[in-house]
Amino acid sequence: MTAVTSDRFVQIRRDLHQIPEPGFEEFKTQRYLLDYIASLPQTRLEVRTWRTGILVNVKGTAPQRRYGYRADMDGLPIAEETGYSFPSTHPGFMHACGHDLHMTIGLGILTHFAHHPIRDDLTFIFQPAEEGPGGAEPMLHSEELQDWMPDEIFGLHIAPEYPVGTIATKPGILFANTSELFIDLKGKGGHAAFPHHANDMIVAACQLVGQLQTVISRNVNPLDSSVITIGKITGGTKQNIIAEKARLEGTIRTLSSDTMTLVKTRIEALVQGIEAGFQCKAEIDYGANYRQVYNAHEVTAQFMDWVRSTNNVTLIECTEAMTGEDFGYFLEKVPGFMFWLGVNTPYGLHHAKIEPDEAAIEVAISLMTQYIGFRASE
Ligand SMILES: CC(=O)N[C@@H](CCC[C@H](N)C(=O)O)C(=O)O
Repeated sequence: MTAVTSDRFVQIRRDLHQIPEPGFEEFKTQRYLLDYIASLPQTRLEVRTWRTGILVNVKGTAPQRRYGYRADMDGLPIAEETGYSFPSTHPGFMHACGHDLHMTIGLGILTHFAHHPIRDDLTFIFQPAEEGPGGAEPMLHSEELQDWMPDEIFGLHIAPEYPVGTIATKPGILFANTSELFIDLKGKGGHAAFPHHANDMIVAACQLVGQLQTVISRNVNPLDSSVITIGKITGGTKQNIIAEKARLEGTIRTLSSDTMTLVKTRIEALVQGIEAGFQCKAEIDYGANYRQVYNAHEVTAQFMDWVRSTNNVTLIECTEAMTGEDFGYFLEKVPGFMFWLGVNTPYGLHHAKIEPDEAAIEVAISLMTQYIGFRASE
């Protein structure tokens, strides 16, 4: 890629960074991507939209197979604290999980194949709502995708901890099963000075948060990694009013569906205990569930061998992580893989100060155009 081309994709990433939108509300993002795609040579392209997502078919010259590339589109409800000269223009929202880079890389690979026809067909999938409530599963079943369903599919996720020029992956499980977790507690409000006339849901919520941590430490086999994180607590109205209601919002991560069932059973038992102990009502909602990201053994091993042999990037065979990704739904239906792309930044995913190194964009575009080109001419 020339410096001019590279500058162009850095600019695209910056443009996308400025317009982060929540899941299924990626209207400006979709418009931006559609306008860019319309600027490419159209001879071999067909474009469809699905809700706020986009599908692009790149027609091969003599197709034998179809390869898929997927990028996610949504931002997160985080108030940006980077030092960027191109910060989010949507207050309280930020691309803090790298989806601005993911989309840019997808456009970069698409640009290459719009200009350089190859034998096989390609499907580019720009997917909304990865952070929730989950766009992959409904998109996978959408009418729009059926006749462009790939035989193999690829995707990546930025990794703050790895240097630029490094990727990491493994055959088999890469990311965990996830389930969102919402617990609503309803007791009896009252005057702060008369707690004996009320059922205080702030105290109940605090007890429950502590008890939930015992599910992982006391019920799950210590050798079987799992996580419960409560990321948000709301409740009460004023410092001298006992809270009638409280709400916990969190996520569960496990490496097997059996452990997910165990964790949910234990959460339900603890919540029943809180109901009895605090004479309150509780409701649990599991929100969106994502399948584990499971990299197909043969395809992934072949990709890893290919990366090692090209010597352009450093490949690390990593362990699984407790992150979630609804790309797992694609990989459940279509063999393929996801890999981590090193972007070398001290702040982690979902952090308000994350500043991925933009040099990784060119690394990924170059790697995946070469790999798809190689696969489509085998
Ligand atoms: C890569 C990444 O950070 N993905 C998210 C996926 C969220 C799934 C769902 N909304 C949940 O919170 O369980 C992650 O938090 O791992």
